[in-house]
Amino acid sequence: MRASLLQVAVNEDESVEARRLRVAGMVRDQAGADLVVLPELWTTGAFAYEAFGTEAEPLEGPTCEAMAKAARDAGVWLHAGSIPERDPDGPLYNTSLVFSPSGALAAAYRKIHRFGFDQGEAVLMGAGDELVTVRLPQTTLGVATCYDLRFPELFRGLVDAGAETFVVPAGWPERRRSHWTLLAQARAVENQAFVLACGTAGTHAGVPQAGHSIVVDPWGEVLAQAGPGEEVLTVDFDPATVAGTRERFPALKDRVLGLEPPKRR
Ligand SMILES: NC(=O)CCC(=O)C(=O)O
Repeated sequence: MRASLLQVAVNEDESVEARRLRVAGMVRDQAGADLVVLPELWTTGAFAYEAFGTEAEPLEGPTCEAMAKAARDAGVWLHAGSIPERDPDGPLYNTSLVFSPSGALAAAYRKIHRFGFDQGEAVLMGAGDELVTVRLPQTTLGVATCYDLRFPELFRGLVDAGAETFVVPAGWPERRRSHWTLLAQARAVENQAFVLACGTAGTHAGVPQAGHSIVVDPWGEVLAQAGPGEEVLTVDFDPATVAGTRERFPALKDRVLGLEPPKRR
């Protein structure tokens, strides 16, 4: 299976419209890949809080339309990263979109863990409450977004739902780059799954982005990692490795669920 992670540069000197057009072209250039992955909130930038409201769009909006067409033109599965979604009956959401090679919207995932503590995304957007998996011919994807990477229980939930390959679009800052690599490897090892984590490059809202998108195998080995700038990271991997690893080293079968809290003495 061939995956291409498009580590898009998000800088303020490019308009959202221009970037949308440019990224659609980048997706089209990936014809021949099985899966193409984009980062989190690449239209606005994950830290451009003031743009969330102005650029938010419904699931039938201009980004979805452009990405559906790009997926169809390239004939690829496209995890189109996330957009600020405007729900007509609710708050904004940080919503990831997956398109099939025919351009149909196969899945939408509203980010569950919002970043920012008491500011930014955490106050401007609503929280999703549903895990999402997507069945591809080669593997089952489990989707998560950026800050979700810090919450192992979400990934266990995805494993229980059948996920073998995690796809994690992100807008991860350079300041915490070491956490990014470490967490991607940790989620792969503990769940014996592939991790495809695609971040942004560039600087927006004064926050330099980490880049360094990464693909990790179920043994925790880094199969490929990007540098800091805009880059297409292409990797060939065998999804059957997941079943093989889980069979040969069956740690997931030794899980003990429902542990009691410590008793007070
Ligand atoms: N966009 C995000 O979710 C940023 C997450 C982050 O910076 C971190 O977890 O650290």
